[in-house]
Amino acid sequence: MRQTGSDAVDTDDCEIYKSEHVESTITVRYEVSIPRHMNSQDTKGVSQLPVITNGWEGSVGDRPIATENSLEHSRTPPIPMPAGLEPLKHQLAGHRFCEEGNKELYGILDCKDGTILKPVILDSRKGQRERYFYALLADDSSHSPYFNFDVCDFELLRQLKKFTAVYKGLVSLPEHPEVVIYIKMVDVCSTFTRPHIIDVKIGAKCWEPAASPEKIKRQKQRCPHLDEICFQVLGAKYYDAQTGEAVVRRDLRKCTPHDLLHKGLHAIFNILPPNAKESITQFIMDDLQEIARWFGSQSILSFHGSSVLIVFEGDKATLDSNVETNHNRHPSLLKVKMIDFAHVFQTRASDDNYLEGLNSLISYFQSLSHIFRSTSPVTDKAS
Ligand SMILES: O=P(O)(O)O[C@@H]1[C@@H](OP(=O)(O)O)[C@H](OP(=O)(O)O)[C@H](O)[C@H](OP(=O)(O)O)[C@H]1OP(=O)(O)O
Ligand SMILES: Nc1ncnc2c1ncn2[C@@H]1O[C@H](COP(=O)(O)OP(=O)(O)O)[C@@H](O)[C@H]1O
Repeated sequence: MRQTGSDAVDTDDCEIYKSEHVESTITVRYEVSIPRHMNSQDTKGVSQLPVITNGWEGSVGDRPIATENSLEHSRTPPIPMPAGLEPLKHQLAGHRFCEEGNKELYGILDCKDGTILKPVILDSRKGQRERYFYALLADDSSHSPYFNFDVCDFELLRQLKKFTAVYKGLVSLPEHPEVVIYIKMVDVCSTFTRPHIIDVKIGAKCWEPAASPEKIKRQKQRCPHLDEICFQVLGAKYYDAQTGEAVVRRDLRKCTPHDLLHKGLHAIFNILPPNAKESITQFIMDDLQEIARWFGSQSILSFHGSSVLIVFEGDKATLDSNVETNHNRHPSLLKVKMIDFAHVFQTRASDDNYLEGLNSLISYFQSLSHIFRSTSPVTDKAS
């Protein structure tokens, strides 16, 4: 066991792996840990999908505010896309398919059947934790290079599972190099007619205990008000109320607390019809509070750099028929799911960092709900 600052990092089963990460023109050298027994042959339990090459729709790019159409470009894909699969168009954060220096990076694939594939790179630690985390929740392995739980913790893990996207196993694509396998999971957005999507990374400390000083610096630069806000909106995609065009925003990470609430979140939720605004924000708070209750009850896992994906319906007809005046909740209206478990650690302490971030997010929704209540048409008429 190694101590880094106040956090314990279990490296008993790991060896240090040196890697180079090229970011724009700067090459950053850092060390990462990979399990000693893990190598490119580690494809146990991996199923294969048939593959042929087909067109690539392009990555979503890094422009802060853009419409969906303007984000697509005709860059040649660095690796072929298997038949029927394509890069996930609504991927808001994380790595996309591209080349960085002489390295190929892998993004998330859309299987077009309500499931997606998230890459795991077998000869690095990228994705390994997440792979074993999903296996843990699926009850495939409570003992793995990263997690080792006793039966007394199973109930907490079972409760956690319902907050995450349904895991469908591991998949390899014969057309992609052997070192890449994919975690197959349900696409949280697939059941929506017109999904509005927000990816919120939770916690003021969004890097893992062993993160390099360079990585911590990069993270802090990307979100200058993280210490005050304790969460960051990595991306949002919503449909403009006037034009109907999809808008993708990646500028919200940089906002001050005031602008995040009054310009960022308000702009996103203000596109909803008046009767839906309050209901949807209340339902989101209910779900976040349920997750917070779980965090309040557990001291077995800590989550670094993990997100909640908030997806709510933007289709007017679906909203009209499902938002009832008595504020009953219909399952087709919204989903709040935890995603991105690349840096989840087994621990013996409560995850105060995550809980603080989640509570802060809830308080932003409370403020938003208050704004909507005080500016609702009834109040306007009265004033
Ligand atoms: O911090 P970086 O540059 O190393 O890259 C981040 C990735 O870290 P890693 O490659 O594991 O070291 C990081 O990957 P993990 O979640 O750590 O697997 C994310 O992809 C992150 O994107 P975002 O903050 O979710 O939009 C990535 O940030 P972006 O480069 O996409 O902003
Ligand atoms: N289960 C899911 N359903 C729908 N979209 C998802 C799901 N998981 C991830 N995404 C999309 O992919 C993006 C990146 O996912 P994430 O797991 O955070 O990857 P990374 O580890 O590369 O940051 C999210 O912002 C979201 O848009």
